[in-house]
Amino acid sequence: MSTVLRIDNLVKRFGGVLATDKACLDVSEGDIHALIGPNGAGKTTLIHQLSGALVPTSGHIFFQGENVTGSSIDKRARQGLVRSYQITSIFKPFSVHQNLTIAIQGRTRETLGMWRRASYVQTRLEEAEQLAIRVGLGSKLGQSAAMLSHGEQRQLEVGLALAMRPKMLLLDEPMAGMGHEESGQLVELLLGLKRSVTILLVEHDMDAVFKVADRISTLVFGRVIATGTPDEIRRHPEVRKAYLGDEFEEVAA
Ligand SMILES: Nc1ncnc2c1ncn2[C@@H]1O[C@H](COP(=O)(O)OP(=O)(O)OP(=O)(O)O)[C@@H](O)[C@H]1O
Repeated sequence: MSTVLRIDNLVKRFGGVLATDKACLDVSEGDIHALIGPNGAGKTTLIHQLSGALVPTSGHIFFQGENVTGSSIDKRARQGLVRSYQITSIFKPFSVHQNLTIAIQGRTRETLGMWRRASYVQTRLEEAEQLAIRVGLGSKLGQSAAMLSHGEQRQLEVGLALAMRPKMLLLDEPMAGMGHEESGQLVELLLGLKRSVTILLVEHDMDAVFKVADRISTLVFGRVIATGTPDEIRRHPEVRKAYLGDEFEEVAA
């Protein structure tokens, strides 16, 4: 499988704090690649650098072979590297359908005003409906986003990101604050996206990670200490020592 994203010796310093320490990582096309590690390991800092929100101190990021290290968030998103933002990107008073339609407009940079042909508007509305179905919100089309549960709002955020038709999605702790049932729904959603979009997933919910991930990388003190299949990571002595703990193998197997 071809490499969609390559992180090459990435370094990010915040004053005296080395948040990313010569991190190297390859993400293969179509994979759900999880990034795990203890609190403060530098996972979010890495995602920020990949989305373009933070400029690395040194090193390179290649997306589909192109050096995007200095590219803006907008440019990366147009190239297909999209981060799903949490809650803030949702227009709470608007319905699920309206939110998704607006996100599609954001991609096309066109308005749905009166001068548009009805068939064009209809196409956008139908695309929004299909997106809602894809993220498990087909029955909530007319519901205002404010009335959705926490888990459903997260599903909508994934839908908003998918409206950009990304090649690769960056998800930062999508299961945070979710109960068992809600995270189960998001797991199903992610499994449904598998192969159609490459996903880099930062997540602390190890049940979810080990259910969805094709590959897992472990970050400790800003460094990628191991990358492998879920089985390889589950048994990796350094990963168990730094993060998973010895009891994990029995729980997750
Ligand atoms: N803007 C900043 N200024 C200074 N230090 C920062 C900044 N952002 C992050 N850090 C530091 O960088 C390190 C990595 O933080 P980061 O939030 O990326 O870790 P994380 O793995 O995402 O943690 P968590 O799992 O708790 O979310 C930490 O020591 C943190 O305090």
